[in-house]
Amino acid sequence: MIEIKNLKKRFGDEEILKGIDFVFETGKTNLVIGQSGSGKSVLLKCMLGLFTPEEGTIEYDGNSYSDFTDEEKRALRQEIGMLFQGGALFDSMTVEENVMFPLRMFTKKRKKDLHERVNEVLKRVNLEDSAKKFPSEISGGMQKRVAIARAIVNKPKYLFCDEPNSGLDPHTATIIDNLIHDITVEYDITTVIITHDMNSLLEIGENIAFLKDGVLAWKGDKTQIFKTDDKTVTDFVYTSDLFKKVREAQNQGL
Ligand SMILES: Nc1ncnc2c1ncn2[C@@H]1O[C@H](COP(=O)(O)OP(=O)(O)OP(=O)(O)O)[C@@H](O)[C@H]1O
Repeated sequence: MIEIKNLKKRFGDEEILKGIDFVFETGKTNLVIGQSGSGKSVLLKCMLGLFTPEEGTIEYDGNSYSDFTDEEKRALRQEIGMLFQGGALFDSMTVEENVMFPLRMFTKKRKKDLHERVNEVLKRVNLEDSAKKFPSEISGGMQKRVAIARAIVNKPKYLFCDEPNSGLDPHTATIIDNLIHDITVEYDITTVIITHDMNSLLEIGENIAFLKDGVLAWKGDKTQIFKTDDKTVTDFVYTSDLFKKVREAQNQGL
């Protein structure tokens, strides 16, 4: 669980995060949504320790980040798996080498154990047959699955995903969403997903934080988001055709 209390972050005179309280739950896909510029990335960077908030706390399973020693911060960093926008794979490395990279960096495992762990995660994302291929030789969806395998290879307690579906067709995006969800449940990870994708909200919106102008404007889950009459939320989500159709169907009792 990651708990954020009264988090404030400013740049110069501009207050970007204006006192956010939220609990990212373990074993769930926690989504952060909101318009461009609402502060989603700044929030994620505060959680990663890349930005220092002026006020408030970020607690990782009850321990406040600001109280951590440098060594504890490094240890925490190893417990966080990152899934970057676009995948961020190394083009010159094979699938297997990409997935092995964080293991080599953070652990002192023997070669045999490294290969065993890499094979295990590649199997989990159904890519065991593509281990020797290069990223350019596989599809966008497969590249995302490699990035997921790399993000979980060190058995993280926390998984941060920045726009995991960007650049994918809706069908592949759904597969990726469900894979992230299933892995979150199986390994009991606290997963935080920044997304613009309304489809993801419908699929895996188990715990949603909606940011507006640096404020937590609404929180709830995918069922509640359809029922709310909160205008800030409806103005945002009903710009999506998909949401309009689902609400129309609900109104017609379908
Ligand atoms: N390093 C920085 N220095 C100054 N201002 C920043 C910095 N990083 C972000 N900002 C500002 O903070 C605000 C929120 O930005 P942020 O990137 O968090 O938005 P976002 O919700 O992630 O948007 P998007 O969906 O477009 O990625 C913006 O006004 C941005 O200009």
